[in-house]
Amino acid sequence: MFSRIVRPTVVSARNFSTSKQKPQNNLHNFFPPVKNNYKVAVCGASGGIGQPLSLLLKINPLVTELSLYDIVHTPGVAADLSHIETIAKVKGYNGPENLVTALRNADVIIIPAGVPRKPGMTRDDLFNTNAGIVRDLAKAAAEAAPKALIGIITNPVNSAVPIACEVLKKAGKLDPKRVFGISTLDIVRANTFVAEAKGLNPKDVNVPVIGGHSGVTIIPLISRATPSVSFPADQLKALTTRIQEAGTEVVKAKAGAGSATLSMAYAGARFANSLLRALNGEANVIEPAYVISDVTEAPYFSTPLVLGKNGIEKNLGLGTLNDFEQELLKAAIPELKKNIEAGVKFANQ
Ligand SMILES: NC(=O)c1ccc[n+]([C@@H]2O[C@H](COP(=O)([O-])OP(=O)(O)OC[C@H]3O[C@@H](n4cnc5c(N)ncnc54)[C@H](O)[C@@H]3O)[C@@H](O)[C@H]2O)c1
Ligand SMILES: O=C(O)C[C@H](O)C(=O)O
Repeated sequence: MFSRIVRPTVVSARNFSTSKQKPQNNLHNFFPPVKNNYKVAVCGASGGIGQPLSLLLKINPLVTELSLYDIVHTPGVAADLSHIETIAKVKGYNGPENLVTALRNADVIIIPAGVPRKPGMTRDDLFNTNAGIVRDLAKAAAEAAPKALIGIITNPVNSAVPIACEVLKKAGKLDPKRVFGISTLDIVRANTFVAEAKGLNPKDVNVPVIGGHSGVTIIPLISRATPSVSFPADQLKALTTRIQEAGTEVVKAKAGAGSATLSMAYAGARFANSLLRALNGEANVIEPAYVISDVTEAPYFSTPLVLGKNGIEKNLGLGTLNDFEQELLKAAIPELKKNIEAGVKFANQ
């Protein structure tokens, strides 16, 4: 999966036949050599997203310590992953009494903890259960790893990120450059659907998606896709709606067994890898994410960000939107503001 992000090191059969070294069949050859190493913590590591995400992080060579936290099953998940022949040391931490230790000095914390949707539910219907989970994890992060880059997957993302930021603010530990709502799955989906529609290889397609992460707050900017693509108005509308409702498409198909897990694990691993590459000194790493923002009236908003060693180096802003995209933005703002207010209110009650 990382071949999209980092170029594989190609080892030819001829090299093997002339070399005294044994041919290597493991996955190490897919990654370039790395300079540095990082501790990554996953909160909710035993879940539908948490397990495949942790697997993808275990095979990321930038990760030297993988800390798996959940309220259940982490000893088993950690034992299982620890047998994989990569450098990352895996440790499992079960239950709230071990949370602070799990997060201690983490460079990156990824949070997929919390309940997923069932058919007929909106992401907002998860608020009552997941808001408290995010609040408690953010409190622990403030204590154990105040310099960590924190990526939040838990829904409703539009409210969960404000909750985490308010909790960090109350603890005197908020750095707005270090807290991210992971909206990468919307970009991954937009790339895939546009590629399918135009007969392109998805690895060559990049569609910016801005706004938030639910329904009308998801704003695909197909006019700014690379390579440049165009669609008749009815197709553009249908494609936009499909990207906005893609989560619901998966929830319906899973018929009560949860929401997107594998594609989200991919998206979470892609986002974590971008944070790690930036931490490692790579220049010009750009990922959109839902962050504290002043580019619109909504105080949190997702736009493409240049990432650096301290998190957000530069917010690239909205850029030029066409009339259709301006209308999408207009529809998104009131909903986003409502979601953000709910999060802020919860964290301060
Ligand atoms: N941002 C996105 O694009 C995106 C995509 C897919 C799913 N999600 C969201 O991710 C969340 C997780 O989805 P899932 O399918 O992995 O659910 P899941 O039920 O399979 O896993 C959730 C895990 O969280 C754990 N958990 C519960 N309370 C916890 C706590 N207090 N501390 C730590 N761990 C705790 C559970 O034990 C479980 O292992 C949901 O809220 C879902 O809506 C977001
Ligand atoms: O749709 C969901 O509930 C999960 C996630 O937000 C998604 O977009 O797949």
